[in-house]
Amino acid sequence: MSNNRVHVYVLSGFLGSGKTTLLTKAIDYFTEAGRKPAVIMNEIGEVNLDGQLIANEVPMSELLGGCICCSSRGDLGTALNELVTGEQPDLIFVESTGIANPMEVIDEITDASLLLPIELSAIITVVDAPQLLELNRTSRGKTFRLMRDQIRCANLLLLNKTDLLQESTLQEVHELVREWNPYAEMHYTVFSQIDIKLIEDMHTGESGRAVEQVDTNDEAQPHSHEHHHSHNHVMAYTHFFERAVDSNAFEEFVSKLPREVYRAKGILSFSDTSSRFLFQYAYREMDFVKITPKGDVPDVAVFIGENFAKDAIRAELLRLEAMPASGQNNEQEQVNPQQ
Ligand SMILES: Nc1nc2c(ncn2[C@@H]2O[C@H](COP(=O)(O)OP(=O)(O)OP(=O)(O)O)[C@@H](O)[C@H]2O)c(=O)[nH]1
Repeated sequence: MSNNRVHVYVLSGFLGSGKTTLLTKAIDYFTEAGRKPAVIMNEIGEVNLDGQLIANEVPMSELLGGCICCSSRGDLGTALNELVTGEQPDLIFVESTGIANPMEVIDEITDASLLLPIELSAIITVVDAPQLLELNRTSRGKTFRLMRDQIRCANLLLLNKTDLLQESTLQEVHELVREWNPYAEMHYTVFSQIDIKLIEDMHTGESGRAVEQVDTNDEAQPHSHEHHHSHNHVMAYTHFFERAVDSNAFEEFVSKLPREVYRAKGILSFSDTSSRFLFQYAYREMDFVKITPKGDVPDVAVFIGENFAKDAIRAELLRLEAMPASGQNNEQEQVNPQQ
């Protein structure tokens, strides 16, 4: 199933860091390779100027006049839905505004992935290296903290505009970024120039795939462009259920999720209820609400967290699926977690 899913890549990074510069290169690469990319552009202003740089034949959706993370929830999901159903792209780039909090964007995309054949494949943050350096040395204010959050979320980092930096200052930027994010693959770039194959290879949320975890702390040095690790910092694991699981066993599983998993959601059928449920889990609280999804929606759950063992989550869910059904229909159709 996952092979048919549209890969979604988030482009994050502060205003003017080089996101659109990267996007145009990525679009050229995928188009030349015979793939069909699509773009969702989010602009704070009412006009999409960056969109002018994208070729006409590339399907594009514009979310203007506000930031994805603070505008009404659901806009990004609607845009994804329209692109996926109307254009059938192979991959979608979501370029968030420079002031977006990536966690909110990640949350919306994973919400949408419950209902659409998409998967969040990578969070790519383009860092304006000279600006970060200056903010670190002067005012460590709001912009500095936002840049830190954008860096923390990434699984691919471009330290861009290094042509404007003294050689001797690279190490200072490197150490700062590594302190916030020891896991992501990191590259020094000028005009966001990287091998786009790196992006193509990043399918962090791939369903059912157990991914090796590597701490790149010791290995990444300035000017080392060649190390290719797996990128398991902020990540999502999507599980498609082949069989309904027992509701009590599932609740118990959720209550024992590792601390590193801080968000989960899903649409589930249980072997002991006839209704389907929307399941939510955040800050160690879980909630189940009866739903009747529109259209043909599979039983699916997404787990989001930092550097957690996807293979352990997968193994446990497969174990629940293999358990014999209790055979007892829960008359009240209630799933009451933590009671
Ligand atoms: N000197 C230098 N300029 C760069 C580099 N990368 C991008 N730029 C320039 O920086 C400006 C902003 O680049 P964009 O790619 O539009 O940045 P962005 O992140 O998309 O900007 P917003 O959409 O405003 O958030 C452009 O004028 C680029 O040509 C770089 O490595 N070095």
